[in-house]
Amino acid sequence: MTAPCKIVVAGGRGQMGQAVIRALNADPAFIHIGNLGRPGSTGDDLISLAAALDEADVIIDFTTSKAATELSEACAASGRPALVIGATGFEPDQLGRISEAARRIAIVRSGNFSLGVNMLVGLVAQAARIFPRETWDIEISEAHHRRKVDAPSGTALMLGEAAAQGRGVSLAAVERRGRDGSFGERLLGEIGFSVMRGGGIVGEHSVTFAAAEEVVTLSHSALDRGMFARGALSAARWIAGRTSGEHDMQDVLSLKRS
Ligand SMILES: NC(=O)C1=CN([C@@H]2O[C@H](COP(=O)(O)OP(=O)(O)OC[C@H]3O[C@@H](n4cnc5c(N)ncnc54)[C@H](OP(=O)(O)O)[C@@H]3O)[C@@H](O)[C@H]2O)C=CC1
Ligand SMILES: O=C(O)C1=N[C@H](C(=O)O)C[C@H](O)C1
Repeated sequence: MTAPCKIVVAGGRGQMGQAVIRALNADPAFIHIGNLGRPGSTGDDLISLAAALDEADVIIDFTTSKAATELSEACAASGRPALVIGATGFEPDQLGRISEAARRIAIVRSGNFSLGVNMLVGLVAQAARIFPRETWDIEISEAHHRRKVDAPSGTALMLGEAAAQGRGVSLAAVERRGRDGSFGERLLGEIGFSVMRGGGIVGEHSVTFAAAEEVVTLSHSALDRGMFARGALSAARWIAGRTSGEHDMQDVLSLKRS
């Protein structure tokens, strides 16, 4: 029998951190050895950063883009452990710092750990490849709970990347985030994002392909954070023991097309 995987949860007191702790306590393949909190926070659940770097097999992060980026650099500086990043809202320079860290440690980062969304990514790329850009517009919408701080969501951006990839363009070149006032006609080929926040919505995403005479919508609804948590644990099991490299859930789930 293999030894249980030792997990530290960064952001363990948050909504997702709590879901991860419930999921790993229910699975004998894992042991929860403590949480990392904000600098200065105290409590019996917390472990020091030095102890986490030394003792964990994998740190699972559901904090913020800033904290996750800094954690990746701390792990890289110590040469261990592997890191699973679920936080979202990264700026391009933060993503560059995480890629740099992944030269020294193994990282899985995904804006969404659900099987459904990661399967949807492939369908969106396929649809974007098939529907001609000249006649089909692509719009992505997302809705989340009132406490979410970043927009568009990490998932919406994953879906946007998939649509752009299907069309053979860079998302940065065609994205349109938010519309307000007299913004003019829709540009040919743009990929639009719209965002709603309210109540306790766990996560709703849809990608609409709209032509003059027909509309196709691909959508996903998250009903419970438990499935994100179990997805993060499967990423932890997959990455444990690997020494370097940057990966996503498509790698973990073997969904990448060659
Ligand atoms: N990839 C995925 O599948 C999913 C990703 N997410 C993402 O996960 C992140 C967290 O979401 P959620 O759990 O709802 O948010 P919460 O606000 O509930 O939790 C965030 C936690 O991070 C802690 N935190 C903040 N700053 C630091 C820091 N510098 N060091 C250590 N801990 C810190 C907070 O501490 P304190 O308690 O002191 O405030 C809090 O416990 C978001 O970016 C969200 O988008 C969410 C769901 C699924
Ligand atoms: O903040 C959340 O709650 C969620 N965040 C992720 C995102 O930004 O896409 C995943 C999920 O939609 C829930």
